Amino acid sequence: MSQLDPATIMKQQVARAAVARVKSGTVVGLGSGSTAAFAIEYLGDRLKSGELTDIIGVPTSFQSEVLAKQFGIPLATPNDVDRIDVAIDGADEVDPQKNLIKGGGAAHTREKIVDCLAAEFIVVVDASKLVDRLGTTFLLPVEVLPMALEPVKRAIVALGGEPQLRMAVKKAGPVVTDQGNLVLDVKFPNGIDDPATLEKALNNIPGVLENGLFVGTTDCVLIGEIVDGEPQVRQM
Ligand SMILES: O=C(CO)[C@H](O)[C@H](O)COP(=O)(O)O
Repeated sequence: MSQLDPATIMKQQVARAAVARVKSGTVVGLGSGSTAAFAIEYLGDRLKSGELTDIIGVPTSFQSEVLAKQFGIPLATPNDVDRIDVAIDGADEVDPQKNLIKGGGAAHTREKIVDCLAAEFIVVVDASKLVDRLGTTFLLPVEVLPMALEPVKRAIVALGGEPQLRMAVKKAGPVVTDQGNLVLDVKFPNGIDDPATLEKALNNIPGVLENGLFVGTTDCVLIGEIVDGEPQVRQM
């Protein structure tokens, strides 16, 4: 009997299913977060065993870069490659249209660059991430340049949001992103009505670098769940 908790088992199953779709000779976007971390590990395993050859990984964060190096995946930046064939990444919320909230790991800016460049963007989640309406279980992350923090907060309030500065754990002060910026986690009291309009409106505020709404970018969602005590993966 496995010692792992069901959430970890689901993450592993879904990461394995996504990595099974990767083909030799491709450029792979490497997502961030705990589910994507399993995908990076399994991609490294397939490379090491010789089952896959000629893979280049494009990391979406310092976390995924470190993991990819640890698991022997050759790396490049978006500037080094002429295409990304497939990206595998997690999400914090997924709606029925496959729109996402991402940025629980404060990596959404680089994630959006890499995931949007990919010819195929595969999202890997467990069933707890599925929602009818975005913004109902998770606050929307917005990356902000530090010198614009207060004006950006006021502009977000004018859009109906309630921003709070993300604070670090095991470090005094706020979370600082891989780009040296801050993160506002924004509550929309009734959830998000129109993700496409809000995504653009937030990014139009001077001082906002990127927000965690991913609208119309997902090709496929792989969902890990436990059915009758058995871990399963289904596709949306
Ligand atoms: O967007 C992300 C990081 O910025 C992650 O993909 C998202 O937070 C999901 O993480 P996990 O798989 O650990 O639940």
